[in-house]
Amino acid sequence: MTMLDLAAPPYDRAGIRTGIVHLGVGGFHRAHQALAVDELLRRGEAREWGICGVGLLPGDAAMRDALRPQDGLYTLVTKHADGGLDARVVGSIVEYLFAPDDPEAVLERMAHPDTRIVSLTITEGGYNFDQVTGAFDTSAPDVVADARPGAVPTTVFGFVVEALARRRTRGLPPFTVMSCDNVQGNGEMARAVFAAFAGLRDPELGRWVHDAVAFPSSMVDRITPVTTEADRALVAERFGVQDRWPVVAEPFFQWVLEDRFPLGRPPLEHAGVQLVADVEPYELMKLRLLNASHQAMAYLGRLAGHRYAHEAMADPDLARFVRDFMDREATPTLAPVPGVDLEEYKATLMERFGNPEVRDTLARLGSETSDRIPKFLVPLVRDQLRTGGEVTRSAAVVASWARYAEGVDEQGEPIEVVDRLADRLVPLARSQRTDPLAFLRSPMLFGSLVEEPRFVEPYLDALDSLHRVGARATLAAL
Ligand SMILES: NC(=O)c1ccc[n+]([C@@H]2O[C@H](COP(=O)([O-])OP(=O)(O)OC[C@H]3O[C@@H](n4cnc5c(N)ncnc54)[C@H](O)[C@@H]3O)[C@@H](O)[C@H]2O)c1
Ligand SMILES: O=P(O)(O)OC[C@@H](O)[C@@H](O)[C@H](O)[C@H](O)CO
Repeated sequence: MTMLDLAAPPYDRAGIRTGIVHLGVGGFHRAHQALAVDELLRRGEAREWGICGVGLLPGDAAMRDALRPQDGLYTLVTKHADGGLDARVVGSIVEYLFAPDDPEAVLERMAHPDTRIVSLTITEGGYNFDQVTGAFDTSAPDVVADARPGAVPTTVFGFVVEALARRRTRGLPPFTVMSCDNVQGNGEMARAVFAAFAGLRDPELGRWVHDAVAFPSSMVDRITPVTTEADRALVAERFGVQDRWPVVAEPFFQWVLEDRFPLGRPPLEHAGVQLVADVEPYELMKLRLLNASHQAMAYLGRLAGHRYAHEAMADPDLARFVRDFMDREATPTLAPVPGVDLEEYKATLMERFGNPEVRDTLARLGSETSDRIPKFLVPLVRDQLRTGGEVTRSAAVVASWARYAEGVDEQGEPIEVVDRLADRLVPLARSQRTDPLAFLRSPMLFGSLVEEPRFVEPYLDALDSLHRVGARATLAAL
């Protein structure tokens, strides 16, 4: 095996100013936004747009311990379907702060005049909204604690709003809040939840956050699996780099961003980002064709005995099922997307899902489902029900989640149900052998879907089939 040459970033990192504070530095941010800024830095641009990464949760101590000794540098490996590899050392994260160590440092970094954008990848669950009503959940205990006068923040809401309040008191304009999470209308969602939280502190502050802060929406896309020990070993063997936490990703990169940045932004268009006036058609296309298809393969794939996305896509029945889901249930709900041929887009998606090198796990795709199916799939089902369109496959996907949530596979092996609602969902799923609608009745996930006969019938059929004959036979018949 040849050792490939991996150069450090070819720019002087000294003197790069921090213009972006990013909350939630995980795999995706490091494969996507940090790459775009690195690209600009390599072009000699954006030297006032360095990134200060921030971890808010206790679990982010691991990222602190990985990035700090590496001075924020890390290896990004791109894995091509033919086995080819590209790698680069990314240098755009010039600082990393771990909020539980020093909340004040995080607040002051966000309140600093140089900070003009605060960006987020805090997962869908991070927005703390009710899945059915969409309203901010004001009863969450950490939110209640952060809203108390003088509270030292622990939540994203406490940090962002306190930093905005400090800027306001100091006569500084508010930074732009840029959500890069897979949430439909992520900018408007961010506006709603941050303004709602600010309103708990002070109604006038809530109105100001709502009216004065810019929250551009974005569609972000790059499949970024969880880094494994094998990835660390690969980086050491192929590139001779002992990286505590490299990141791997597929070659595909897309970022469509609403151009609303009152304090300016990096020239992201020079790094392949599409700046547009309205992101919504792109978002809907991506969430309903890509993310909902991930849901379509995750549970059925795992129940059929697969562990990886590419294995699931090599299963002809499952590949056909996913493609039919896209064509017959997702596509009819989409408006034309400027500059995009949906047939080509779907064909590319099937290829991306099948990339055997990326090794994205069905376990990743099947985690935190209560934040995903209600947002990626249920709205699509509602659109199809409204227009008389097909919902058979969507119903089978929801039924496969219900079956998966029983926590035991078809061979009697345990399935780890990773979901913030697992304590409630697993018992409900287990009760469905005698009460088949138990899971679908969860109002916090499905609203009134259980009252829609056109959905309930195929749901019950699929669930019954999964119980009686299993996922493989169910897929073959779908
Ligand atoms: N991985 C991908 O393929 C991908 C692609 C496109 C978009 N995204 C978006 O990025 C998000 C993160 O993905 P990732 O792969 O980086 O995951 P990750 O697990 O590697 O990182 C998630 C980060 O979010 C933080 N976080 C989670 N919940 C939080 C909360 N309640 N408050 C504050 N911080 C919180 C974690 O501490 C961590 O730093 C996804 O949920 C999705 O919305 C991911
Ligand atoms: O990251 P999530 O939770 O929004 O959804 C899981 C995957 O569908 C998602 O991470 C995709 O890989 C990603 O959205 C591709 O751009």
